[in-house]
Amino acid sequence: MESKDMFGKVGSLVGSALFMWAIFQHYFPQCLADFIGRYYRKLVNFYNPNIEITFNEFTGQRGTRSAAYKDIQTYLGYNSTRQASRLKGSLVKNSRSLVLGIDDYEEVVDVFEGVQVWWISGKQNSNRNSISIYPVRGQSDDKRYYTLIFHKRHWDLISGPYLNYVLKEGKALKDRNRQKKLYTNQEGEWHWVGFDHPATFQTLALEPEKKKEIMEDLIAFSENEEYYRRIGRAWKRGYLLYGPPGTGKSTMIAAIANLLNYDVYDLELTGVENNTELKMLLMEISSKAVIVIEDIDCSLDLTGQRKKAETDEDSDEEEDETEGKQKGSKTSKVTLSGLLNFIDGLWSACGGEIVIVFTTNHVEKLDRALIRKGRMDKHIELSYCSYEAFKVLARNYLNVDSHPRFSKISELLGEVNMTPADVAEHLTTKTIIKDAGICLEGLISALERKKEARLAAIEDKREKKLAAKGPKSSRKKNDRLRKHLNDQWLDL
Ligand SMILES: Nc1ncnc2c1ncn2[C@@H]1O[C@H](COP(=O)(O)OP(=O)(O)OP(=O)(O)O)[C@@H](O)[C@H]1O
Ligand SMILES: [Mg+2]
Repeated sequence: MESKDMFGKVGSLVGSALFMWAIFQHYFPQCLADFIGRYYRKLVNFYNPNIEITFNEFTGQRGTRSAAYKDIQTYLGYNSTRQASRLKGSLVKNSRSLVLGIDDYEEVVDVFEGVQVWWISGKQNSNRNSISIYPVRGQSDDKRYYTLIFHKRHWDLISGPYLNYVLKEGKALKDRNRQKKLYTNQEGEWHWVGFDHPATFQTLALEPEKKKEIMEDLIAFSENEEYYRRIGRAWKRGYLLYGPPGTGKSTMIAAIANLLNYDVYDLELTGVENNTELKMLLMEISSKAVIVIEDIDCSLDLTGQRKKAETDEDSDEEEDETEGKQKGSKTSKVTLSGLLNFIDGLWSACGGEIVIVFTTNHVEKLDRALIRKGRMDKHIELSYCSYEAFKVLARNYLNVDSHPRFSKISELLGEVNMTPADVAEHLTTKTIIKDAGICLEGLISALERKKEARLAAIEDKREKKLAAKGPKSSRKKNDRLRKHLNDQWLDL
């Protein structure tokens, strides 16, 4: 540690001198402070082996808030609050919790690759007309800044890798703490509410290998901007989730947003007036977003229109839109070609980090063009509850990993189809006493009833089939017998 050597001492002294200077500046009238300050600084710089870099809160003539300042503030807030004796807490916009930061005129030390640096938070009052002996806290003219101090010999390390690290960490910490948003479209505009869905991949009932594969795919996607750039592809990923109702498609979307910390844009196609409005909505989507089109087969009639678009090349957009209106929803004129353009345009119009998800109960109804690879990179089937998926639900709802009734449930789940939504319903404790055994018995009874109903339905179907085939098949049998007897008679 360098704090023990000479440089550390000099650095500390200079740091303290600057700190005292910041306090002095704070309490004295500006003109006097400026005058004394000029000579004081000259003196300090003469003996100073250090370099100082100042990051102001506001930059430019219009005083826009500096992104670097915000990232440094977040970084120091998370990493140095234990060192600082005076902290301030604030509710930052779009943040999920209270954010702690170091207070004005605090000094903290940071170490990067064994090199020690100092950060000092300062404040300058820019209102030169007012002369005040006492500090006026919270005054809007206050200009805050952070000063980074380090020894000259570490210039390359600190001005490059260290500062990049601080800014990157600060941004990442901010993202992690960011309040996610759920956007919905209404009359051509996005409206949002805070998105706080508790679903995660841990709580999602799915076979472990499938879950792992999807999570790895998503993480690889989010971490590989450079790869996408190198191969010349837009930084996006398309997912098609299909399966019966209640198998976890919407739940998985929430888990994806929570895993990647993305906002969710729930696009209601029937609420979009035409293809132009769809394009406008697209332009407003930021990066780090999951765009969701739920029940895409129901949203619009997207099955028959492509043929028309392909054969009738001369037809203009207006014609397409009319067709969309006739075949699709009553209010929307969005067409399949409009939607395809939306998806393809998405990759060029948005900054990147976009996941688009379609869900459907009827994958067979969808136009192949809509879900071809390149548009929908991954097709994921979510199906009836398997035993592995049940175990996740049992852990979520009953907090049990094993139970004597599990083997019976495993056997029954192999015989009957029950959605995770139905299984979850039976595991929801209705009484205050959370008795896993009672819930599992309830589930077993439900599965057995389902099994009996299924067997009865199969039997019923078979009988109906036989009854329908009956006279015909006996006629065939009689014909065969007659032919057989005839053959025997001929042989005789
Ligand atoms: N795989 C699952 N893992 C955990 N919970 C699930 C799962 N599937 C369903 N559930 C539970 O059932 C409820 C309904 O599930 P969800 O809305 O995700 O189904 P869906 O597949 O989107 O259905 P739909 O096709 O009707 O939209 C959820 O609130 C959740 O509690
Ligand atoms: Mg759903």
